[in-house]
Amino acid sequence: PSSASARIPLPSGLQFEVLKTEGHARRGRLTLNHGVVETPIFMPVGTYGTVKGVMPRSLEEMGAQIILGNTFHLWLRPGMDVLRPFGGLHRFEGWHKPILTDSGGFQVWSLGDMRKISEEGVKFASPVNGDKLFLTPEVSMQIQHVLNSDVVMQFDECTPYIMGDKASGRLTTEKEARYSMELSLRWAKRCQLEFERLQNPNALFGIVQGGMFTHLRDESLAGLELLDFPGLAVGGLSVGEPKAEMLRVLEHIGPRLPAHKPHYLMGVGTPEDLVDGVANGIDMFDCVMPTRNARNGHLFTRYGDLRLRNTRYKTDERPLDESCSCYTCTNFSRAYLHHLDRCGEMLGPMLTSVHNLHYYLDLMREVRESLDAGGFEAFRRQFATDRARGV
Ligand SMILES: O=c1[nH]cnc2cc3nc(NCc4cccs4)[nH]c3cc12
Ligand SMILES: [Zn+2]
Repeated sequence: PSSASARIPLPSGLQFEVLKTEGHARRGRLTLNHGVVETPIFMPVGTYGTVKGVMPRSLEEMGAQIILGNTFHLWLRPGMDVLRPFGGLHRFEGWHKPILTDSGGFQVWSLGDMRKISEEGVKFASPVNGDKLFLTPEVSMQIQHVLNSDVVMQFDECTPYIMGDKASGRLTTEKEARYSMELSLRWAKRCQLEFERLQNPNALFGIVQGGMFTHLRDESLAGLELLDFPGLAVGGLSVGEPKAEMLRVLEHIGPRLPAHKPHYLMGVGTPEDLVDGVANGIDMFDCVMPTRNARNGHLFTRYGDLRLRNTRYKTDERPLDESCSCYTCTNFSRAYLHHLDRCGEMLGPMLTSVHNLHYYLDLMREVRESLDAGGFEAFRRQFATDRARGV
């Protein structure tokens, strides 16, 4: 019999219900071990057990429902011996709602030539202290078990868009993309066996690979469906490919994902990408953009982006975004934030991160409300018009 029929699935720590649909867009509710998440949702990235410069109380105040942690970084620092006594990441970082952890595969892949990939896993030297480390599907599951994350991501290989370095690089071939996709499928099976051996009570998500080749994406999805994960992610995007390529792959695979399971698009994206993702059946997003751009003075608003460092804001008494109800927009002016940025004051990135995260979370709240009212398409048009207006 196929391996799938021999398995007795454990009750996973996940329930998902689709409340409404409009085209491929879905309004859903995701119940995890640490709480309920209304979808579509944006997940703030908290790589080292902190969303940089933002207190958990502020995350709650702005409506964050689930945040990300990174297995690779937390394995290196502070390490499992520190996290284990806390029962995992929640109590350690003071966030008691759901947490999703990436598996570490992408982060190790980003190390470039410092890593050696084999069938078994990835060997690399710790960028922290030079230790020789070996990350495998089984070790990734063991780490995420200690972290006790509500959503565990399979250990995969993120198929690159460009092979070799950016400058002289060339496009990944179909053969290379196929090998990488099939390796991730073999690793998916190994993750599932280890996840079940550990009797992890949370939910394990598979990750669809296949590069820019839609037939490989279909084969990846078919292979993952045999393993019957409670949720699926789309990987291998937002890795330097042109926007049109990301959309082409997303428009192909998004609507083909199993309707009754949650769909997570990894590492995406701009506000426009999120709205396009929802229109193609995506329920969950994560991206470092709102927090990383905030620290660089690149702010998102309803009417377009704003670069705080520009001298035009030196005496501008208006808030970042007239229509924003966040702590930063309620209490401070563009002139004050420009001043903090110019002085390199630490309150600067703290306040701009609050605004950018609030903007992303509020955008997804408006998306949910438009889906509840059956007006997502109208919302999508108004959103595009507003964003083109200019601040
Ligand atoms: O296939 C993937 N597998 C597991 N994690 C990922 C994370 C990802 N994050 C991005 N893009 C966002 C970026 C963040 C920093 C550089 S690119 N793309 C991603 C793809 C994957
Ligand atoms: Zn604001």
